Amino acid sequence: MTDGPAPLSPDLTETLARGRADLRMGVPVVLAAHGGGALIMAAETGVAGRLDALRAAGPVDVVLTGRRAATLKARPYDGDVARVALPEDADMAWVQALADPSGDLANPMKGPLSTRRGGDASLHRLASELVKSARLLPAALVVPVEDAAHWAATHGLTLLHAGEVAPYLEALPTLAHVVSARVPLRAAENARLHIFRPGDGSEEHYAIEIGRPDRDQPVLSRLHSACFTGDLLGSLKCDCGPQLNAALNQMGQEGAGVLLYLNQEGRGIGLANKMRAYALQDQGFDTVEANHRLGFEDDERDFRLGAEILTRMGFSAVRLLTNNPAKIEMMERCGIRVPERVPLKVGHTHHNARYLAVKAAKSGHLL
Ligand SMILES: Nc1nc2c(ncn2[C@@H]2O[C@H](COP(=O)(O)OP(=O)(O)OP(=O)(O)O)[C@@H](O)[C@H]2O)c(=O)[nH]1
Ligand SMILES: [Zn+2]
Repeated sequence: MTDGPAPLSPDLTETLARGRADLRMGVPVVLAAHGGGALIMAAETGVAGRLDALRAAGPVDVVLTGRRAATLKARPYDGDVARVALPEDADMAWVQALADPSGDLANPMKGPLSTRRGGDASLHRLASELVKSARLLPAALVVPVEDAAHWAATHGLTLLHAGEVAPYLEALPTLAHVVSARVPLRAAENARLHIFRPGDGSEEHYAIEIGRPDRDQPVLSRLHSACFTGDLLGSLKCDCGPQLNAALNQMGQEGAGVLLYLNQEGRGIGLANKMRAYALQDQGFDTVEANHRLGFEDDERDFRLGAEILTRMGFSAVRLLTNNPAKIEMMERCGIRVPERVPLKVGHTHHNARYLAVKAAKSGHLL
């Protein structure tokens, strides 16, 4: 029996990827919900002309995460998000200043900000999640509309159905194994690189397999999160580069291991936002405070990805190279046993001493 031809039109996964790309380009997206919907536009990338068009459509709110609202002393009546009513005279620069904390100290916001209470904030919450999943600052402009499908059709905008999107954002994307090839490394000549591609259009993740580890034994393993500054540039602000090299060297010496290189730069906020966090750190905030001021949680990574790749490669137990107990907990929760933690203490410099101390104090890392 054949499945018949696939429809030419995009499915939910594909429409969502398109929606994320739209938001990154400053194009609004339409959310449809029972009996209505909303136009949304990312605060970071929105442009003035489109703000005027949104205003013409209805009352505009700026949705912020509870973290960002707390920094701005705006009352988050909706718990994890706050709906700020856009003042009549506010322009896109005002909206961007609400989203981006870089100017908080130099130009304190003229407050008080008026936040909405009562009513349904679920579309606002979804808008915030969507822009975050597009790796933008987690703040969005939201305008309620009555006929979502009509808005999308008339203006050629991407239409997403809120009820379908919300659970989808929570779910782990499918992962396709794309290719594997031999790559002799300085640390280990018998290395192979495996590429995994998420079905949601997000960045690929890599596994570096050293030797031919026995699938029946716990494998020496590291879940390394991408750090462009540390891994490639030799930044002294963190310990990532030396950790990457030390992990590969240890695997080379033991003759077997698997290092996952997960493209979750900046603990999942992306390189641009990590650099925003660094700029805040230069203003005196620590690594956790900087994430919060930007509107993010301390750690936005999804370690289910790592567990999934390990499982796909046939591993069920790891000797995990880490100082982060949360990683061990996540692996165990995702069905990967961690019978042993292997400490990884390298790359400490006077530049990163405070950073490492804050990770120990606030994020539970073991020093
Ligand atoms: N948001 C943010 N991310 C950072 C900062 N410094 C390093 N990172 C990122 O943090 C990730 C590394 O995570 P860490 O918390 O240092 O270490 P870990 O991987 O949780 O734990 P270990 O296994 O012990 O190394 C990489 O993705 C880095 O890009 C920072 O100041 N802010
Ligand atoms: Zn780093």
